[in-house]
Amino acid sequence: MTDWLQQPIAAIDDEARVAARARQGVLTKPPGSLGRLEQLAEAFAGWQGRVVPALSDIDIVVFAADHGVAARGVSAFDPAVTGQMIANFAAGGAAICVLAQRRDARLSIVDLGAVAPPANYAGVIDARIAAGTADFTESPAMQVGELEQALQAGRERVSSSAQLFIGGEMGIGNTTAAAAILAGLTGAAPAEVVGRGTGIDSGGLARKQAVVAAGLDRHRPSWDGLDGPAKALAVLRCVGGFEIAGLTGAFVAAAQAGVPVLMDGFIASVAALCAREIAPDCGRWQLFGHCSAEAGHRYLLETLDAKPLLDLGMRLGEGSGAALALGVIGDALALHAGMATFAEAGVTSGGANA
Ligand SMILES: Cc1cc2ncn([C@H]3O[C@H](COP(=O)(O)O)[C@@H](O)[C@H]3O)c2cc1C
Ligand SMILES: O=C(O)c1cccnc1
Repeated sequence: MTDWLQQPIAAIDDEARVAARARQGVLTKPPGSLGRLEQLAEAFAGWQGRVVPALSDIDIVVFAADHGVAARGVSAFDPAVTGQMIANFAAGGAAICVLAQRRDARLSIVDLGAVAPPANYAGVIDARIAAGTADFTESPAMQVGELEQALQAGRERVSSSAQLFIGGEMGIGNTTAAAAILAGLTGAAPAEVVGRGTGIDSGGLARKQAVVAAGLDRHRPSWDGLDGPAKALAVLRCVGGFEIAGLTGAFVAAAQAGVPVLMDGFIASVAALCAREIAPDCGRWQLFGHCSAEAGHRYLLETLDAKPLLDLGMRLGEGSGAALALGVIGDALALHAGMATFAEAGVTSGGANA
C-alpha cells in the first residue's frame, strides 16, 4: 500500500538551470547583486526546464485533523477549534484565505479527521479517516492502515500540472505531534524542540515536554534499530498526526511528479523531514518559505540545511508563511524575465577590475 513512496523522484533540468545562471550574469546589474533572488530564478528554471520560468499555477492545500494527545492539555485551544476553522477556511475568513486570494493561488481544504467536523462540507474535501488520532501517550497515534490512508490522501491532492505546491495544516495539538516526530527522528531532546504553539503558558510548556518525552519512551521500541523509510513511517505512525502524514505523502508525490514544494513553518517542515527520510531525493524539490517563531524550527531548518526566505516572527501555520514568501518568489521571477541584458540596453558590462 505504501510501495508508491519508493517510486523515482523527478529529474531536474540542469541545462536550463545553467542557462538561467548565465542569463543572470548578463542582466543589467553587477553579477550576484540580486543575491538569493538569482538562485530562486535558477532553481525554478531547473524545475520547469526552461531558461525563463513562470509561476501562475499554484496549489495551496490545507490538511486538517485532530490529535488524541490534545486531551493532555498541550494546547492553548480546544480541539473543537479544528472543525470550526475548517468552516472558516471554507467561508474565506482564515489568514490563508486572504493570502491565497492575494497571490491568485488555488486553495483546497481537506478534512482528514476533525473531532467536531463542520456541519456541511461545501467547499471542503471530506477524506475523514477517524475522529482524530489516538493519544500517543497511551497507544500508537495511528493504525498502519490509517497511516497509509493519510499518506495516500496527500498524494491525491497533488496535481502534476501545478507549478508550485504549498502544504498547510490545521490541527489543535499538532505542534506536540510535530515535536515528537522531530525528536524521534533526530534524537533531539524534547526541551530543544517543544515550543508554545498557539501560546501555551509555562506550566503548559513543561506538561507538553513531559508528554513528548512519555510518548517517545513508550514508542521508541517500535523504531529502535530501524532507519530510513521504515523508521520514518514508524515514528509518523506512533506519534504523528493525520495532517502531518497527509503533508508527507503530498511532498513525496510532488517530488515524484516534478512539482516543487514551498514549505511553511514548523509542522510543514517536520513533514518535509519525514518526506526526505522516506525518499531522500525529494529534498531537491523543496524550498523553505519562512522561519517560524515556534521553538525547534530553527534547529529543524539547520538539520535540513534549509535557508528560509523570510523570518517575520510568524507562528500560525495554515501555509501562511509560505504564501507570504510567494511575493519574493514572484518578484525574483519577474526580475529574471523582465530585466534587460547589457547588450539589449547598451550598458557596458563590468569585468575590468572584477
Ligand atoms: C484559531 C486558530 C487558527 C489557527 N490556524 C493555524 N493554527 C495553528 O495552531 C495549531 C497548533 O498549535 P497547538 O499545537 O498549540 O494546538 C494548529 O492548528 C496550527 O495550524 C491555528 C490555531 C488557532 C487557535
Ligand atoms: O510554524 C508552524 O507551523 C506553527 C507554529 C505554531 C502553531 N502552528 C503552526
